[in-house]
Amino acid sequence: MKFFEANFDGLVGPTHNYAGLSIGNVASLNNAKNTSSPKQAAKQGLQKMKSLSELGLIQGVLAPQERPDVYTLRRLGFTGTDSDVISKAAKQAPAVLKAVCSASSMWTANAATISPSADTADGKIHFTPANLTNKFHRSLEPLTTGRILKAMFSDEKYFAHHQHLPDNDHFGDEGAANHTRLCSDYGQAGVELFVYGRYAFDASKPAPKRFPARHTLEACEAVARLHGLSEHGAVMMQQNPDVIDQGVFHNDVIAVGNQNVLFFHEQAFVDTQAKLDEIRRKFGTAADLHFIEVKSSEVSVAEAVKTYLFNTQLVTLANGDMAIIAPTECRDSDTVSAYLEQLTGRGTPIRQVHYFDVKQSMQNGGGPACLRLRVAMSEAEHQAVNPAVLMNDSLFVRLNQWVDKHYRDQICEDDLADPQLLIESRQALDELTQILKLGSVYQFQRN
Ligand SMILES: NCCC[C@H](NC(=O)CCC(=O)O)C(=O)O
Repeated sequence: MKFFEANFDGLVGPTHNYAGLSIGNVASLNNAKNTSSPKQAAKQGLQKMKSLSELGLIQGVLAPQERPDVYTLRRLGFTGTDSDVISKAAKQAPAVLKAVCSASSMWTANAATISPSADTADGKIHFTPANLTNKFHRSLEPLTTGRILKAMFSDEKYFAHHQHLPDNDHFGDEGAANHTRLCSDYGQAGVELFVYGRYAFDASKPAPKRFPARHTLEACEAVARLHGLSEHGAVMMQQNPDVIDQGVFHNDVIAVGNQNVLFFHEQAFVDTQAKLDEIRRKFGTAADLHFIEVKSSEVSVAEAVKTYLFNTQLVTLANGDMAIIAPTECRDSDTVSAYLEQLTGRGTPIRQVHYFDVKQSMQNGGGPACLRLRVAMSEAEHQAVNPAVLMNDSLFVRLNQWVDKHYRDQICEDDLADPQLLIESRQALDELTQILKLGSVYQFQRN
């Protein structure tokens, strides 16, 4: 049977804005208060999806969330009509209003962790939405994420859905941004790398000092248990606390893997050599394993954070070659573009580089890899996916028209207090659930 990897990209929501919400994420803080363009952001994302499907990859769309989140504002004591709730929050707690307006669900690498059927004990694809506890604005995502994933992957014969982990920093879980799967072929059992930033129950272990470690070892272990992975099918790796302190808030800012290739910076992990040995041992000899380690002398951590060299997608094309899907920021850096140029000629499976403009997302710290959620699947599993979420020419045209109809050209901080933004957002999402045939996944559709 044929197996492949599908990518599900987050469709940027109508409230996309720069609010400086993510301490530890350099771009988010640097662009706080800048004016955003939701329309341009959504179109940049759609263009990337369309281009990847034209490269022969299976590409899907993951719907955004309802923002502003008035239900959370009500939980926090704001009362009256929806419009009253937003106006009161704007006056009394503007920072909270900004947080409940974030379109952060666009970064679907943080939506969930997914283990393909070849790795799990029951032979199903397992999904666990990430609780994203470390950032208030992101902690509002997992319930709706779970509903959307169930509406896309509904067939219980193939798909198993778990509840997100307990909502507490001890089990801080940032999903697939800290998870990579290596395998010789997508249909073969692989080795899943779970990367954590700290130990929740052992303060004597290394941890960053300046910026938060969002993801814990205990969360990684829980997800591996829930998904029924075997001992030899998983490797737990600690992220180097020093690089977290330099702005590497997720592992996908400093490492990316696909099939038999792990592309990473020499400073990415703690105990690198021992961990690479463990991966090699668990991977076995079914295929050559390529560890492509980038030295600090080749590309510094600061340059990697600035250009998102590692927040690239590493995808396998129909002819077996791998391509790097990079943001244009990599092309604009002499060091990084020269590195990538020589990399494609080095005899590793990586043979091509494709650059994409996803600047609207990059300015909030989200590159091409942040925007996608990977699901390795068989042809039969693919047939069981809700077909309305799969990208093709007509969905591309339809979604661009939908964006043109509903999205604003610009949003600045003051616009978030406008109650009309909620009305526009709900109209857009109501229509989107019909286009993507998701049913009533949003709270406003369920009241
Ligand atoms: N994987 C990339 C995630 C980027 C995301 N940025 C944000 O939420 C920024 C939002 C803002 O500042 O408006 C984060 O840090 O979790």
